[in-house]
Amino acid sequence: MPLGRIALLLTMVLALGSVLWILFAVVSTVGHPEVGSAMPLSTLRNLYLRPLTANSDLDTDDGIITYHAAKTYPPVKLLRSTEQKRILITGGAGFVGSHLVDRLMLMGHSVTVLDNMYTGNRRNVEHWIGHPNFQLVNGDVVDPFAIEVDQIYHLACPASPPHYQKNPVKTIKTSMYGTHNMLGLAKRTGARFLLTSTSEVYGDPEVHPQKETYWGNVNPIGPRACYDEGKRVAEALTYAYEEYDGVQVRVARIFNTFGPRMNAYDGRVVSNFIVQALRGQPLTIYGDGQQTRSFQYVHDLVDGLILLMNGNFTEPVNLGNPEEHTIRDFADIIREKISTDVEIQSLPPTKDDPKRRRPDIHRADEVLGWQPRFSMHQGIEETVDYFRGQLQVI
Ligand SMILES: O=c1ccn([C@@H]2O[C@H](COP(=O)(O)OP(=O)(O)O[C@H]3OC[C@@H](O)[C@H](O)[C@H]3O)[C@@H](O)[C@H]2O)c(=O)[nH]1
Repeated sequence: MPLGRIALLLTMVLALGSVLWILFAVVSTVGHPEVGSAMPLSTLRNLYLRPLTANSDLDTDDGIITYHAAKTYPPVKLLRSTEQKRILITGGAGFVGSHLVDRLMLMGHSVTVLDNMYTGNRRNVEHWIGHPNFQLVNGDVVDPFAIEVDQIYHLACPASPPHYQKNPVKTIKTSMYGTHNMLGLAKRTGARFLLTSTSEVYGDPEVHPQKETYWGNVNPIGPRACYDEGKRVAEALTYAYEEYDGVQVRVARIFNTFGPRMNAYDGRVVSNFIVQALRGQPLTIYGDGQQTRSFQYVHDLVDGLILLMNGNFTEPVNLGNPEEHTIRDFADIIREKISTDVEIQSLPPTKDDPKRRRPDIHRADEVLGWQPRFSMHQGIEETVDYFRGQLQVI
């Protein structure tokens, strides 16, 4: 056989091997040793899959729960004072924020969460409350906030479409004034600032998959504008502070993310379908279900955020899993995972719903050495475990 053919055959076998690896490999560690974020997945699972009764007596018949004050905290790394960073996480009591809190706490840093609990929940960080390295502040990013910090992860903003559309003016103010306040804080303290932007800055994209160089297709007066345009302003503010005030900035554009601690009622498709299927209710599909999304598991996102914060790259970076599915297929995947044959309920489409979305992640790979490790399937299994354990209280 000619050499060219052999080389082609070998390339095909290798490509097939890597596709199969992505589909079937089971991930058991997360993080990256070079930034100190590597740890066993089981360490994190212990934090969110703990039975409700870990620090409490739960009387299910009477619906009464008793919490005990004395608690043992998860062990954290002991860092020298010169290594320990003072880190502010806005929105740290939310879904993504609380996983970032877990990781940075376990890494040994000193973490302050600023959250107004609009969509966040104290329960998400309950296991750290009282720990000497942890502080929870119930406050709103639109108000001035003074603290001495080395790094700011700015996540605060409702992220699910029904939540951010509920009070669009509040959403815009959160992105504009909140980001402005946090950049001001970064300027005064010399802290490095990371903005969590979104794939929604690409709107209903005409370019597929979406690269960071694409400017997007956003309806500036549609129902999603409060979030999309709010985040676009937040990005513009961030780069203005970099250019004119020398603030060190990082921008992550986050694509659809799921995992334990999603709010069961925030209306996003992953939590909706899982909770509906677990309860034996029909899965609600908006429109014909042919719209696509690419879902990343939350631990991969946290890995990417920490790498981005601690790296040198300042332009926006997409963080997402390129595994793309139609929403109709996704409904079948959930039914299969939960072994249920609940029906599909077709509901009217939502206005300006993006028809296709998939991240181009070459930049993240090149500048951070980051790629998602979790298959969507492994992530879904863990998220189903989580919601199963929560059914009693949600
Ligand atoms: O019950 C449902 C919920 C949602 N959907 C559909 O599923 C798709 C995904 O919807 P989601 O609400 O989960 O998420 P969206 O992609 O619309 O928005 C998300 O995008 C990226 C993030 O940055 C944002 O925070 C998040 O809002 C949409 O097409 C939506 O119409 C259903 O078909 N049924």
